[in-house]
Amino acid sequence: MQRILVYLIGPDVSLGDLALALVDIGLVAYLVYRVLRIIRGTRAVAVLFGLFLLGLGYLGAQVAGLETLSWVLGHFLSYSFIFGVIVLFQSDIRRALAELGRSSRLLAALSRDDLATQRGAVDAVVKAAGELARRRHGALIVLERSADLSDVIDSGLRVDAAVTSELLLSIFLPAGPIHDGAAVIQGARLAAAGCLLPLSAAEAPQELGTRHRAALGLAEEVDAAVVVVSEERGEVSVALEGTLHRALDEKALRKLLYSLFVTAGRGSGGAAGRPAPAGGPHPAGQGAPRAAI
Ligand SMILES: Nc1ncnc2c1ncn2[C@@H]1O[C@H](COP(=O)(O)OP(=O)(O)OP(=O)(O)O)[C@@H](O)[C@H]1O
Repeated sequence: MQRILVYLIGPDVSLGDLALALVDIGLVAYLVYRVLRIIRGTRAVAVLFGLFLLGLGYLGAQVAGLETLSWVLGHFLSYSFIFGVIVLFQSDIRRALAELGRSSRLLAALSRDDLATQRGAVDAVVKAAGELARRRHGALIVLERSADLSDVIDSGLRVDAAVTSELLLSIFLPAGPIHDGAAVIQGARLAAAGCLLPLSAAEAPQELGTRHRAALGLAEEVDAAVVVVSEERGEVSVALEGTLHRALDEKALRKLLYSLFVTAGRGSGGAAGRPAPAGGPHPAGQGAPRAAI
């Protein structure tokens, strides 16, 4: 056996070196296997394959002594690696940047100038919710707060238009192609419609179906306000911080949404749209909701 090994690896290499080399190769193979398993079926495979081809081209150019081509490919390879990482982690990067933007005082100050537009968006939501309730057209309208809703937006159809009550009414026309699912508002823009929300697993009154469970589900998971219009009862509710505030009239809805999105942006800043603490006056004030679950 030893003779065969000596024949294969030469007389200068000891068995210890061979064992070390085998462990080394085994570890690298295991690492590659784990990485391939993690990225299997994702966009990363295509990105890695592209990088692999570039690497092959670079090696080929080096071996053939094509200096200019290998210089170009070498530089291209290092930049492609950076762009590859950006493509792979784009949603995480987007989330991190959004978080940074929100926490920046300068941006917060600038965004205060947008209060008038924000108030216009809230007024449009209130008007549309009242009209939808009168018509008994079911609706789900998500208003983004501190949590980034990119994932929810990605599940629907991008709209990116100014929020108007007319636009909301047409989205939730029962015969319309995107009346199912939720419309998502970011600032004063309607970002998307027909979006999927996570369903709440919490116990809820029997008369509440999946529309209300979806509103609660999102409000349980992230910081967002979800306006729900019931098709069956013509009732308007708001899901916020895991609680469903039911049967809001137009005045109560406006007061609640203003406390979250309009007055919260003025001066104090720190309020950041926090609703009144439990036990204190409800943000909906005297027109307070009849029930909350
Ligand atoms: N996960 C979800 N994400 C977004 N929208 C959803 C989701 N699940 C259901 N919906 C919406 O809710 C509608 C079904 O509402 P359903 O009648 O079951 O609920 P409900 O709470 O009883 O509401 P309503 O009082 O309006 O009848 C669907 O057609 C769809 O538009």
